[in-house]
Amino acid sequence: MNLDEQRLPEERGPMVCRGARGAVTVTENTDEAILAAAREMLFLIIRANDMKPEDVASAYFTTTTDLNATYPALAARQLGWYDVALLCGHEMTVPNSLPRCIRVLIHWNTRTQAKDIVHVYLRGARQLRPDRKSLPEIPREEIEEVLKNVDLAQLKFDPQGGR
Ligand SMILES: C=C(O[C@@H]1C=C(C(=O)O)C=C[C@H]1O)C(=O)O
Repeated sequence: MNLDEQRLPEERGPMVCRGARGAVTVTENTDEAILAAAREMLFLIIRANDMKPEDVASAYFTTTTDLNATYPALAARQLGWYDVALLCGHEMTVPNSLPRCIRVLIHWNTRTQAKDIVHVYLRGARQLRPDRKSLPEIPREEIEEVLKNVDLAQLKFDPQGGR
């Protein structure tokens, strides 16, 4: 139950579309590294905000231009977002900006107020938004339990098609 669900129905705000952000860094440009980091970032956003897939309208991922081994959007499908509109692109190349960074902007239909949305900045990306680096405690085992059920067959981008 998230913060909003603890409120009485009459105290809850209207359902509107809001943005939830995430960012994470990786140490190497490989599909395994990109997908593992993107899954962890998405899982924490989902868990911290109690986000249901049916309430997610779309998600836009960027990577810095030094990451191109695979599409981070694959990680969202690995977590079950089959019907969510997804898109990937490269982040703008600001001189001296943080390298090897994956970002996401999720468009989420919610009654949660903007100030209560948990944005997730992990690893090296914590330095991007020092004001947002505190996360609710999520047991490591819980993350591992979910990620262990991820279908590894979907780990690779298949240029011939498929999911
Ligand atoms: C600071 C970040 O990096 C960049 C700057 C942003 C900003 O100033 O709000 C947002 C996204 C990125 O283009 C971030 O990802 O939050």
